[in-house]
Amino acid sequence: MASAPSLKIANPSSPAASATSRDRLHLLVTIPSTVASPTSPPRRSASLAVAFAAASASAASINGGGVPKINGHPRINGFEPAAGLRVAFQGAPGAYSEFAAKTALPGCDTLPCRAFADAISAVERGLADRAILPVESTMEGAALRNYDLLLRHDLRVVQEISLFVNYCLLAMPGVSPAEVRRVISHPVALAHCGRALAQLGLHRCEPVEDTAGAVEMLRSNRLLDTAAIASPRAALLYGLDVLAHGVQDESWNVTRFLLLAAPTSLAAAGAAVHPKQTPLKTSMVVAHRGGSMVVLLKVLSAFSRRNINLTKLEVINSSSKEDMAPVFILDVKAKGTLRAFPHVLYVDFEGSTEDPKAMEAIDEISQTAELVRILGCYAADPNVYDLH
Ligand SMILES: O=C(O)C(=O)C[C@]1(C(=O)O)C=C[C@@H](O)C=C1
Repeated sequence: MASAPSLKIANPSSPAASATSRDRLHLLVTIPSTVASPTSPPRRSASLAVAFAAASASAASINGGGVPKINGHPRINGFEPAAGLRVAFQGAPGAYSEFAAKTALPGCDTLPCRAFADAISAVERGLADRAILPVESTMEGAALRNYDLLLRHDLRVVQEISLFVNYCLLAMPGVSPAEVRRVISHPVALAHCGRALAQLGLHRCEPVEDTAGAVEMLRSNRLLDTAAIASPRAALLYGLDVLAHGVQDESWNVTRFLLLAAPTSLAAAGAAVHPKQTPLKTSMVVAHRGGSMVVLLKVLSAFSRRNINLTKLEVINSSSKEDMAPVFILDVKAKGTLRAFPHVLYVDFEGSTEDPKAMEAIDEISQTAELVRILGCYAADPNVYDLH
């Protein structure tokens, strides 16, 4: 049974808040952590910008590319082997997104892309079956850049996966910590390790496109004065030395990824997409033009009166000031028109759009909001997977 959620307002001065020009009020659904894996680090709730459904979460191990196991047991949601499925991700081979894809879809083929938009376009053009996007992290909050992308395109969320992100400081073989003058990595990774790097005396940080791309750059240019922040798997893949493990500023650093598919491919897959016995989760976006708090209360009331649990609730408010960008949403029902909204709510709820109660709640919300779009309905996976 799911525990009753509590609402928290996260610190608006978090890195996530400064990463966007919009005002963000994080109303977060926090589910108290009742089960902690002996291997999982303690949660530091004060700095959490996104709460994960940790009540049933436990750190999971992916054992050397074989059948994924959770603390030694086969995983509960039983990922189907996905040989032949092509998953587009942003970054070079060895990026966290690629590991997330291979964990979610064992045996899949991965397609490296320069940008997240390219990964989405690969699915739209039929070059890939899925795109994987990091959408929120315990340290960063919601990755609005990726939510924005999601909303501008007509792809459906078909799966979620949360990965424990352990950042390592990597260097060319034989390079000692004292020889390192600068650090390169994905801007998110650099932001997640800022304090630790400063403590190591490493103040020169330069962003590159992804963590594995940084490692590739070290390797191909034989950079002897530079270190990269990336995963231990990337170190193995590119043959680099690990100078330090776990350099993230918060010990509990989890990124949630969503896998997206084209609606046409889902129609072809039919009922096989949702095995009947699996608990489902639905992601939706609610857009409106004013009365933010009223709409928020209506959304909460529509779900709570029907006893439907929310696992995510994020409120985005763009003011009318010129430098604050509105949220653009593709209205899939109105011939794919792109519409701009100053106020948006991201909502994830437990259940499916086929549940009568959920349908009623959505109908009720639709009467207040200007646009309600269902982003996808998929198997809920509360586990956190660890690459070790
Ligand atoms: O650069 C990578 O390895 C990625 O997969 C991207 C990404 C991100 O964009 O958030 C994913 C997870 C990590 O938190 C850091 C970076």
